[in-house]
Amino acid sequence: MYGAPLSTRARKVLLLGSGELGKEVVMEAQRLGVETVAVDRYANAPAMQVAHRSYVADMLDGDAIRRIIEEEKPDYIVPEIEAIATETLLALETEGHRVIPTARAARLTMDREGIRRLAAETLGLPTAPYRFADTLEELREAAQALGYPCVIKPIMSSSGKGQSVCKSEAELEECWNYAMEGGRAKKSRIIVEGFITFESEITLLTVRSISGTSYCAPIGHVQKDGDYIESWQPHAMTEEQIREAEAIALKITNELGGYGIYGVELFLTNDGVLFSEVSPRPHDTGMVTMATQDLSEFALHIRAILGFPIPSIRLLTPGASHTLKADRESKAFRIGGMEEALAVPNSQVRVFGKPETKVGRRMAVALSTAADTETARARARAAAEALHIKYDNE
Ligand SMILES: Nc1ncnc2c1ncn2[C@@H]1O[C@H](COP(=O)(O)OP(=O)(O)OP(=O)(O)O)[C@@H](O)[C@H]1O
Ligand SMILES: NCC(=O)N[C@@H]1O[C@H](COP(=O)([O-])[O-])[C@@H](O)[C@H]1O
Ligand SMILES: [Mg+2]
Repeated sequence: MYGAPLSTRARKVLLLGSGELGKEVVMEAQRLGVETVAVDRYANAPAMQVAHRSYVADMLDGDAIRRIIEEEKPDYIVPEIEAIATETLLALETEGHRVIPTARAARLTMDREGIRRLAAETLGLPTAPYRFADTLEELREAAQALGYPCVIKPIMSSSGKGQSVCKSEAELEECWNYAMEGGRAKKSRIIVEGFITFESEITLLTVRSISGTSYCAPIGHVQKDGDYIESWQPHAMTEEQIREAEAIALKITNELGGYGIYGVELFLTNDGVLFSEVSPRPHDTGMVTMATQDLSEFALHIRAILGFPIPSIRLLTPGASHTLKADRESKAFRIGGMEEALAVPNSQVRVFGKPETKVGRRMAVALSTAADTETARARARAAAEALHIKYDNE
């Protein structure tokens, strides 16, 4: 039971991170009459444009985050990005605040080392072979041990930032420098992983709610430079693969606990299913569920957070998503081609409303449905390719 938003009886959700995923979470909360507050590092972030109120703060500044939370006193603190002052979240949780799904889940998934060691070393889940390194010299040793090619990632980064595939010793220094520039926090540690030749990779959206654990149909995706380009649902898998995937997802999400949606990233290989990483929040590749499911990953997240039941999740149709990315930095741009994109059958577009472009920044996504995923993928690609970014002075 709760009152109207903006009243003393309101139920209030505060998002830490306000990108395209948070924007949809806010809109789903609004649909249930919940008050929303959006926080991020810059003004006019996508979720801020639809929330009741917003704050701009350095997300790694624990004091700044604490000040906002103490002022707002939200019922739920909902991390939307990885790089947050998670020590502060742990402290706030101890003081009685609710962090979604849990402060520990946010803490462990904030850096690749925490979650990888938990998954591989504590839970014994199969993963790519890996090492950690703090210096170029340690990277050299790690690469030697793992062999080439290997994948190098800052321990704190997402959407492929600072990530590269190193093919030989000659490229090591360049990869190291790239990782140093791409990491979100002032930490130089990196993870080096053996390169996995997978048949395909999937996200298994797994929701923990008062109704128990439920899974969405698997989402297949293609990534370029560590960032997602397209996704589709359902991804064809054998029963054995589904069993393995769900078993991994259950193990890791049971360990992390709480209520909310998780995006469990898995590689499907000839030698079975490997765990890659997990987001304790909606997943970018899961945007496809806005077109395919009765309850999108964002609606599921909000339902779970509020403690409401999720008796079933229905896949209504096969579908696909395809991203539109910027190729330069600009504050003066327009997005065109909507007429052509929306002329593609069974297609929709979400424009995130980010105020600035950057090289590789995701600005919009096309969503399409069809009787089969191949047709849906072709439609989503056609719709996304019809979109274009026009920069001033071009
Ligand atoms: N060891 C590996 N072998 C082969 N490919 C890999 C490996 N690790 C990562 N990749 C590829 O790079 C992609 C991004 O990697 P990862 O998910 O670890 O980075 P990320 O920055 O956290 O991305 P996101 O935030 O979008 O989930 C993977 O989805 C996969 O396509
Ligand atoms: N893979 C994680 C992911 O997709 N996260 C989404 O991207 C936003 C940051 O975008 P930006 O870097 O363009 O500001 C985040 O706020 C979240 O919505
Ligand atoms: Mg990933």
